[in-house]
Amino acid sequence: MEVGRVVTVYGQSLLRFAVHEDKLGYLARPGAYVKVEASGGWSYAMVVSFNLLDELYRKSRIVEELEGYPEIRPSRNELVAMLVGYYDGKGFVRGVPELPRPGQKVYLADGEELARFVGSGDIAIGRLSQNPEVRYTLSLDMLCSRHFAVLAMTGAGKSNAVAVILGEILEKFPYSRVVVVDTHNEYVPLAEKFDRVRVLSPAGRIARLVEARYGVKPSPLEVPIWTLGLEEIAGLLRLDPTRATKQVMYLRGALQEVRRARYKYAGADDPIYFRAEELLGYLEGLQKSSRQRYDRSLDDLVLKLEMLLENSELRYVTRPRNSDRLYEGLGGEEPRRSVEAYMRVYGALLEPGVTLIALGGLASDAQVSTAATILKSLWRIITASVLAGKPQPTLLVVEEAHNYAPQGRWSPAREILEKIAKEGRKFGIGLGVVSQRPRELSQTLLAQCGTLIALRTANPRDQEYILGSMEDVMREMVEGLSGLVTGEALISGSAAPLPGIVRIDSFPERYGVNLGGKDIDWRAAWSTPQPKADLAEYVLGEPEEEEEERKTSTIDKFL
Ligand SMILES: Nc1ncnc2c1ncn2[C@@H]1O[C@H](COP(=O)(O)OP(=O)(O)OP(=O)(O)O)[C@@H](O)[C@H]1O
Repeated sequence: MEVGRVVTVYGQSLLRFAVHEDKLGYLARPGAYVKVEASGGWSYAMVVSFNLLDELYRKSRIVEELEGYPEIRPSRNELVAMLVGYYDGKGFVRGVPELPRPGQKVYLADGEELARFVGSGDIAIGRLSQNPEVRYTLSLDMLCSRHFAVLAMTGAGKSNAVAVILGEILEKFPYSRVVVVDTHNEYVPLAEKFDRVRVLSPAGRIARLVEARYGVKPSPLEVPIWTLGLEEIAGLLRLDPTRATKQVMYLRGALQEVRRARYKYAGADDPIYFRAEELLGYLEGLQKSSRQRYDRSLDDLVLKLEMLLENSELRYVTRPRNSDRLYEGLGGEEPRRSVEAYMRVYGALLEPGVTLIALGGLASDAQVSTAATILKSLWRIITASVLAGKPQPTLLVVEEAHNYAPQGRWSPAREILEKIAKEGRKFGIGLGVVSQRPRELSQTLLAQCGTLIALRTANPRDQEYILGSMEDVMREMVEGLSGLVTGEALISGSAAPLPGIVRIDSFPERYGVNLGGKDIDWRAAWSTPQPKADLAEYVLGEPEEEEEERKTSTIDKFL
């Protein structure tokens, strides 16, 4: 169907075209596709913005410009479309071999041809907003190997979009391997629907919260202190190792010592076994030695470490019973013994399926250090397996990624996330980052994400950051992000067959399971009496003996 005429071609791939008044309805929102004849085929463009001129213009001299197109009424409706690709009769290719010329006729692309272009990928994520009969799909290879970012303001549908991607992966790829850092336990309900979803949480209060809310019993997560590097332990102690403070130096020395007690060539970061008390013991010894007496930095460090050891919530780090038993059971010489235990503890996370590291309810320092340790360990294991000729392609998804890889601020997880983003492709490590604050997220990380799934984003600074750090995204597209409805996304980049405005499927409708993290229904909650809950067991940790009894399933299940 003919809808208008090209008026201007500008920028690298934008065309402005005037639209017949009666055809405007077909193109009324961004995301519609139009086409222009090109030699031997068609060039396709996606509508990205509008300029509908009113009566005042009708009366002005601009009308004269229109005289060349008698079929168009003087109330001029101009649309801007971005050229996205070319169809030569055989296949669709990105890019435009030949620019359209002003005066050329513009046609509406129909659903059938669009379905051919956007429907043959692996991951069916939703439908074109403008052509709801057309399924929109993404390429799994490109999604994982070039990484992706899901960005939007809160409540716009990020978790839903990620859950739909995970659901598709689980349904279609029986040996898929995905590890999700689930900051708010939002994805736990996936375990109700799919057998191959495992939920891991620190035992005790955090695991009980997951179980109480979702009825899913998590397996105990352990991140033994000896597998943490200097930065992760510093993160737990709230020290910033980028500043060479005395405390960081003491900590580094202590880590080296306790590791070298078992393996004399160990560095401060090597995964060589020690117990948390040994670290404290070494520092207390230093405190007592005559030279370091009355050193406030050291006293303060010892106090921080004592508090860390007393924190019952962090027993999964400081007293990891199952992994300690594993280590003890192994026997043999160091460093092999430690490395073997290390590979088993973290290798267990690489079982096929989706592994959710549910960290909701933990303090954010603990979340970040835990995620950093897990990501570094997975990096070590996966890169080693590639070098040994046995790749284990794995997708890592990080929710609230700005907490882990913030822009302009140190975090123990930032360096590893940037490393994965930059080098993961070679080793078969894909990264998906999810954030509601693009402007607070490491720009290095964002710049490495080849595919953008951007839902409603109203903040102009967030839009600027998205624009500045993503290839393949134009200002006109990003400015339109504030007008998207919940669940609607601009999808662009390497995994996208064409840039598109897509209505993402609703996960609850598709799978019959609600996700976590839903808004509280204030009206309902304040309109009826609420049942009283016994919250005592979710407020405090518990004495160690009780925890011992409570333990049913163990990490052994994963080893
Ligand atoms: N594609 C969709 N279709 C229908 N409803 C949706 C869609 N996506 C999200 N919603 C609804 O919008 C609400 C918010 O979605 P979601 O939790 O995914 O947003 P979010 O961006 O992850 O929010 P937050 O930043 O708070 O985690 C939910 O109630 C969800 O059911």
